[in-house]
Amino acid sequence: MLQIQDVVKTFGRQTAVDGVSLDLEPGVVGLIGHNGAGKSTLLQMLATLTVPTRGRILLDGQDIVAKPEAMRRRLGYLPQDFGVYPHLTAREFLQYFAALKGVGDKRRVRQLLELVNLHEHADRAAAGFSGGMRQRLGIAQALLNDPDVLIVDEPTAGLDPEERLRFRRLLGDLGAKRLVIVSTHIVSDVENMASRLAILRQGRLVAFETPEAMLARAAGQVWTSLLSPEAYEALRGQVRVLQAQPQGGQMQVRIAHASRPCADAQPAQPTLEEALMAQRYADAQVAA
Ligand SMILES: Nc1ncnc2c1ncn2[C@@H]1O[C@H](COP(=O)(O)OP(=O)(O)OP(=O)(O)O)[C@@H](O)[C@H]1O
Repeated sequence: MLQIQDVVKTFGRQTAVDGVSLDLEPGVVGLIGHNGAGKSTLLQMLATLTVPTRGRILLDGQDIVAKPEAMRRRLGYLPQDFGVYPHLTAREFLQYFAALKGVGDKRRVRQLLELVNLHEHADRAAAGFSGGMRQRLGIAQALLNDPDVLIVDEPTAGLDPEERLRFRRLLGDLGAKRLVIVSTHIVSDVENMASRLAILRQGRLVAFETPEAMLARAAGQVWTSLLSPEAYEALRGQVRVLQAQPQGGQMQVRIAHASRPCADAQPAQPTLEEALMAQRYADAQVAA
């Protein structure tokens, strides 16, 4: 469906995206990376808001750099800095964007308000909305044209845990029949909904795989142990400590290491977040 072929984006001497290639099919793709990894720049190129310095982006075989309208009419985009108009109600806001986007079907606004669970607040001004409500209004706006490609940039920033959960569920549902690309630096945001994870580091794609494959690769690299404070101090400089919790005068730790880090360490089932950290640690060891 969407092919990204050796895409590079530079700003002066800064390379924001460095030769990324990805072949994306419908479903939810999690684009994961630290701040500055190049996520927003890549998404903006997919959304035809900026052009690659090099490389090609094809949607069903059509070059969207040469023909941005091929993407634009099939795209829904929720940018990182999405803002609502505070004086408009949720309904007015969607009606306004429906008019701008040429969406004539009057029922669409009502359907979307229901889909994102804002129908009971439809006639309230957005100024009083919580962060989660604003984001759901943003998704409704992005869905007005029933897009095949939905791009959402860091959608859960600033949301409370319950709103986060609700928002994730909504995105997961939306991925059932379209390509949804969600960028985040929080792995748990996409853990249970993404069928593929694309990991960006300093503009480069370092992995593109299923969460299961990522977990399988980390098997045997995460360990747990209960250490005395002295043993903990001695060990912490030599291994990657993922978690340390004081417990009755001792330290309960989780550690990433390619082999058993100390005599009584037990292998642990890694979380996805830990799998990523273990991988980063292993890569750094190889590079050193
Ligand atoms: N318009 C620009 N001009 C110059 N440098 C830029 C521009 N846009 C992005 N960059 C740089 O490109 C790199 C990637 O930025 P980008 O915003 O794509 O990362 P990100 O992974 O989305 O991070 P964040 O989550 O903080 O937005 C950063 O070093 C950033 O400073």
